[in-house]
Amino acid sequence: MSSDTTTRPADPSLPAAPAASSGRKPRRSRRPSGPRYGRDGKLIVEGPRAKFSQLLPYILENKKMMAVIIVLSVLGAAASLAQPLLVQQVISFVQQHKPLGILVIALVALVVISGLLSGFQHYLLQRTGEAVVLSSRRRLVSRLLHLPISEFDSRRIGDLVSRVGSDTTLLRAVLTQGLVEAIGGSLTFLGAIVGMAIIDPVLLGLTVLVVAISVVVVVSLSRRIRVASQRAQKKVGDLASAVERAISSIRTVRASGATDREVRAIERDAEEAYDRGLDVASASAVVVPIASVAMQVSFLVVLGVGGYRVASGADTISQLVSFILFLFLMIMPLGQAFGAVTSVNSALGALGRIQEIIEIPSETSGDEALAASLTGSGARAGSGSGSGSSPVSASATGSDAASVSGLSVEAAAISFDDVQFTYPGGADASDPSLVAGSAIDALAGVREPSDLTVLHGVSFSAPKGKRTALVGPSGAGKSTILALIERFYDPAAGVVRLGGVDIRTLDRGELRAQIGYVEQDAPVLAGTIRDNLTLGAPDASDDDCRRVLEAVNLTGVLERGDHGLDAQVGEDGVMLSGGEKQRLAIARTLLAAPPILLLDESTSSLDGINEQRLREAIDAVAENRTLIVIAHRLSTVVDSDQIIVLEKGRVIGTGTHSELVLSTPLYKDLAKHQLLV
Ligand SMILES: Nc1ncnc2c1ncn2[C@@H]1O[C@H](COP(=O)(O)OP(=O)(O)OP(=O)(O)O)[C@@H](O)[C@H]1O
Repeated sequence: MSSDTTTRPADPSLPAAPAASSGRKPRRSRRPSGPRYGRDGKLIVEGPRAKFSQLLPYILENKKMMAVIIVLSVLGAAASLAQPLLVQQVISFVQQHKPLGILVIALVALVVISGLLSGFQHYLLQRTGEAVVLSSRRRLVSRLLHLPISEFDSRRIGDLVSRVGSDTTLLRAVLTQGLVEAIGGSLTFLGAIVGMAIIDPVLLGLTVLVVAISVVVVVSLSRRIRVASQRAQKKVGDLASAVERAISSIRTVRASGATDREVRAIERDAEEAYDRGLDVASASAVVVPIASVAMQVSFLVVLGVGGYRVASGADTISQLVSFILFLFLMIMPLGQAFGAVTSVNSALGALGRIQEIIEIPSETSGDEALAASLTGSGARAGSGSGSGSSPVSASATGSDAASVSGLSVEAAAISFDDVQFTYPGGADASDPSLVAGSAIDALAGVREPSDLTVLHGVSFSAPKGKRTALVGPSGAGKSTILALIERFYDPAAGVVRLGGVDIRTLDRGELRAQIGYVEQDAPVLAGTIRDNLTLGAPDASDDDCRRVLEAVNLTGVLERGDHGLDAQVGEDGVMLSGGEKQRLAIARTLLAAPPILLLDESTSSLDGINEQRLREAIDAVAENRTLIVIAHRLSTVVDSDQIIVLEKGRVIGTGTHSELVLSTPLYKDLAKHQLLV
């Protein structure tokens, strides 16, 4: 574990970047995995470090190609090693006045063959390097998009993007400048040593001594390079995060007159990345010259001592020339090896950052064990965990969903039974078993509620085919309820059921296929209108797309230009109004036609016409569906079959609009503020 001494920012509690670019409001990040500071207030930089063995799976994926490359290296090494021997023969022939014809042709052929082999090998190496980059990107992206949602709450998007873009690229260097050159190089190195030993062991002993000293120095310096390059990569990640933060909120940044400040902040990150890059440069600047100094010193030693030995008759001139050529062949791979140390170390730093993500268990890991344990303990039958109450029994305040408007409990599509929930990181962060959201948590059982608990024993049931509205002040836990239904997180205690079955015993894919979910603020993806509509229904026809657009009164967007369904909506749907975005998202869910629809109504204010259109869109989707809608404007939900009022994570009232106006003062206040009573 390495540590850095970057000075603490003025307010370290401020997140460096938004929690996620999903468009949701920024959250307080209570997770412990943010920047950590030592007692002296310095930032501790902890770089994940990969082991060399972790590289092997990537390399073994290309073993055939690698075998070809290694054969080429061996041939290349042999061709190189043959050169000094031939030169020695040429000199002897010259001294003995013999004809040189064939020898010269052989020498030229050898040089040409070495060149061809090396060119071909270089191409195959680059190709295999690209294959390694591709495979690491595939693994990383696939894991990234399957991470538990809680990971995205605490990680910076820019940093994740930089792992996919730049860290993976560094892996190429392992092959192109590292491993294979090392294999070919060591063969040449060993062959040269054998050649030199045959010619003059004494001279070889001296040369090896000089070279060995430089090798020891390089090995001891290589750790510095690795640490420096990890820090450099981390800084590039920080830079990407800062850019992502500024660009994703560019309008707010502009409107707040903060553009120049953001530019300066990003420049500071860029400068830090530059500084860390210089650290790598200075660490390698020490290593690389050692190779050339070793070469120079060895040459001087060989020339001096070798010259003396020729003069004394111990060696011939041709032997000395041949020895010097072998020395050249021995030193060259050594230089490459020193360069390879730098690139392999950078690659291991990058691989560490890649593996860190790949090794996080996916959202579904542990699902089967959890489902088996829950099914074994009879969870399907509806035994509430923690409360012991019936699955759709009375809520915390005594309201009974069964009694509301005569709705049937059996028909409940979704029910919450005494559900308690704390966001990951909200519990005692030092105790991983207390972090909610994983299968292990649920297996671990019930936890005591804390100040940070977001839902406190929430019970309600949303009857099949009916419209249920969730209302309550900001932060009451409404969106959290939808997140639990989608199983973005699991409750700390209590049970969420779909059709009477604990959703933790269902396959997440199957569960989500039953549910359409319209997020609060960023329901539109960059791309065309068709891309947006067909996200959950890739096979939908153009006619289907037009039909759902009509249902939400959005055909107008098709008439704005000549592109129809291929019209671009812009990043985050910037080319659409708030109301249009929300309706486009509703149209998308309509196309997938799920039996249950969760709608987190936008908090942004809509004008009268848009509000009317939204109501009509909700009416259109509500037909024959179970609808749970979070309403910020009561007017959109007054005619719901039931309304659940939440306050500070508790259900404080359940009923119809007219019932709640009489029974629940908070609801009455909300209705009064919105001029509904
Ligand atoms: N990902 C998260 N990590 C940590 N805390 C969170 C997260 N999401 C929500 N919270 C917290 O949980 C509480 C409930 O949030 P939630 O979004 O469910 O409220 P809400 O009733 O939907 O609010 P609003 O009406 O403003 O959308 C809030 O205190 C919020 O800060």
